[in-house]
Amino acid sequence: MRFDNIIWPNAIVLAATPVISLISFATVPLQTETFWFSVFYYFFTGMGVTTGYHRYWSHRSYEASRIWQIICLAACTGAMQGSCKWWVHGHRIHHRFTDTDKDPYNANRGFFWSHIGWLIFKEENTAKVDISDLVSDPIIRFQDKYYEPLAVFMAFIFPAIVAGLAWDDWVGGLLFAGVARLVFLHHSTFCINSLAHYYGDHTFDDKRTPRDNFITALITFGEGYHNFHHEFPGDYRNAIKFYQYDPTKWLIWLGSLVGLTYNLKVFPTNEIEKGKIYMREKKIQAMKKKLDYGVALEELPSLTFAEVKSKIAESGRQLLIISDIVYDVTKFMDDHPGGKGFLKVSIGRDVTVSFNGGVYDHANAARNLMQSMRYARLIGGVPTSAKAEEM
Ligand code: HEM
Repeated sequence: MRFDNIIWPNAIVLAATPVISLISFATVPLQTETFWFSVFYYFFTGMGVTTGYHRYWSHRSYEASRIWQIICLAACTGAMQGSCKWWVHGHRIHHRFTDTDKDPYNANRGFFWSHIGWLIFKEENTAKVDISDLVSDPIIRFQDKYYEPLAVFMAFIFPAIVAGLAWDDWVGGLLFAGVARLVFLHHSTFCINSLAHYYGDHTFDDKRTPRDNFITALITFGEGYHNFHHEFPGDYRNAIKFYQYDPTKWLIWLGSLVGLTYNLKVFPTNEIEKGKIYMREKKIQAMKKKLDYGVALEELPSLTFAEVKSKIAESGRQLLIISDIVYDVTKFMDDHPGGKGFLKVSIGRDVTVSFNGGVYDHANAARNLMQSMRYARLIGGVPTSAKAEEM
């Protein structure tokens, strides 16, 4: 282990906060008010990140009033995940270079790296993305400039003040709503970079690692429908159906009802459905590969009608013709559900009409089955006398 490539401030916060939390749970009584406030503050700061840092500033998936932006920024600061400028820069790089060496949280480097390793170990990343929209915003510049003291205040001091003033639990506010809440929140957010790239379905595309998973969505305020998100990052939703668990989407939508958010962007349903169909088709192709569909039409040898006749005479093969394809039914004679007789009289003849309704209009099962009996392609046609219509 090399110590010179460790980002010590991150390492210390990420190691110390769980230890302090464990000691707190073991030694400090958790008051009911403090517990519920911690849960509230967990959601407030967590959803600040998902609605603010992520869906608003990183992807501009909706527009928001200044008051909404300020509340989100305050919440994000309490999540202690770096300044908005830093977070969005990394996130835009992640989307542009997903799964490559330039992706800061590259999931292909393993679960640990994408979850927390990238925060602890220094690594040079020369990838560039445009964040001029953030740099030109005074509130973003302010938060970036004074990030450290603001983060300490919003993450620890503010919850202590609330719990202290409201129900006289200064220590509980600091330790539970501050420190312990932060530990849960950190790992919940980190799961978006790790878990959401490992477990779940490739609903819309399997080119890259992001996946859709309900459990991950539960842990991450709805960000677990991550395959959708990477395909359609400009959509304010991560889960398309209104009832699918995505509280971030619900919050943004609620904000739009009172004018705090507006111009909520959604990707055209037609295009989303195309993604789903693309993946279903891929799955079907994979299933088809496991089945015997016989020799592909273009790989079949060509035979004239006379050659078909001599093959039958010389080799004893039981060949018949349907729609200019020669089928070898030798092994099928005894198993034909329509009886051996019908096949016997069909040998050496074009039975296209009989097969398609002249005698019996075969179901799909027969049409599938006959693919594995393909023998040759007929060239030059069939003499009228060799065509059977009704038997
Ligand atoms: C490669 C050629 C053929 C294959 C693979 C095949 C396969 C089948 C299969 C799987 C069925 C069951 C029902 C269905 O799938 O529709 C069936 C039924 C039948 N087949 Fe064929 N068949 C072939 C050619 C023929 C020909 C050339 C005739 C007549 C000249 C014929 C006459 C019938 C009849 C009458 C039935 C209906 C049996 C009944 O349910 O009463 N088949 N065939």
